[in-house]
Amino acid sequence: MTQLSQASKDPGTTFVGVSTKMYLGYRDSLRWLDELRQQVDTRPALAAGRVVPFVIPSFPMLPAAGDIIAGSPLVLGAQNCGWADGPWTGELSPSLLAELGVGLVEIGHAERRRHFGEDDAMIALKVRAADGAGVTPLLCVGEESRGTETTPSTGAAVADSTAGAEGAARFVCGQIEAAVGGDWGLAARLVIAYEPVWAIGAAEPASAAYVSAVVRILRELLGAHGLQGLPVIYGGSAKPGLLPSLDGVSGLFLGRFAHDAANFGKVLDEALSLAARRAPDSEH
Ligand SMILES: O=C(CO)COP(=O)(O)O
Repeated sequence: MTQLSQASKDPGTTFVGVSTKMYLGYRDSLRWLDELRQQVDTRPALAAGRVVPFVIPSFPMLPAAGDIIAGSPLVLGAQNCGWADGPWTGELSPSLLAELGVGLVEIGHAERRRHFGEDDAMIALKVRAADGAGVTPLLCVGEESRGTETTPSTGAAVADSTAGAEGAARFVCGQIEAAVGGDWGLAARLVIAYEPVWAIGAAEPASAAYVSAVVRILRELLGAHGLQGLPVIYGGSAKPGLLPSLDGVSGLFLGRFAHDAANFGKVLDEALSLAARRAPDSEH
């Protein structure tokens, strides 16, 4: 079992991760990975395992990244995978990723759904293949556009920062159900990245009230399957300052704003102080 799947069994775990998508070249990735490792090494409290940091570089970086982060709490991730070994030119099998020490793999990121035609059927095959290879699926879900509820009398947009949260939560729950083909036992082994599509690549993340409301309703829906404690992290223009304002969310999935490794360190500090507040007795 990977470090990540052990940690993700504990509903109190906070995840702080970052994907570089395709922003960084090889040399810049190496430099940045060194900086990220320093951010982790200077925070020995991470050894307690209540905050799990992970890093998801481009595929060609994986072997070098594995060397750079070896012996640190950082978990290595991959941005995508295929669903089988064999005649699949250009794909990467989860079993190969597992050999490289990959502990989790993004599946169904909004950019893959939008630009590469990934549909629910493909995503379901990938989820099952990754799980079968012992690599935790980091299932990416999120609504395309923010729902605008209107008042019945005037038709005016409701000035409520949580408007549309229920529709988003129901949509996301449907994406999760499709990704596991209705197998909620499989769903129990996932980490969910809730990334509203409209908040990815933006100047600011979705509001804390909105994210907290979506995740709260999602947990209620998942509770019907005994999965209210499933790790659900938020992504979409996430940055320092956001995590402490969220309620019931299991961590952050950072993008551009962690290209400055110091920002990753700041979010780790926020996660560590939240964890310390939750479990003050065991913080030694
Ligand atoms: O998609 C994301 C992480 O996978 C979020 O990226 P940004 O933080 O750059 O919007």
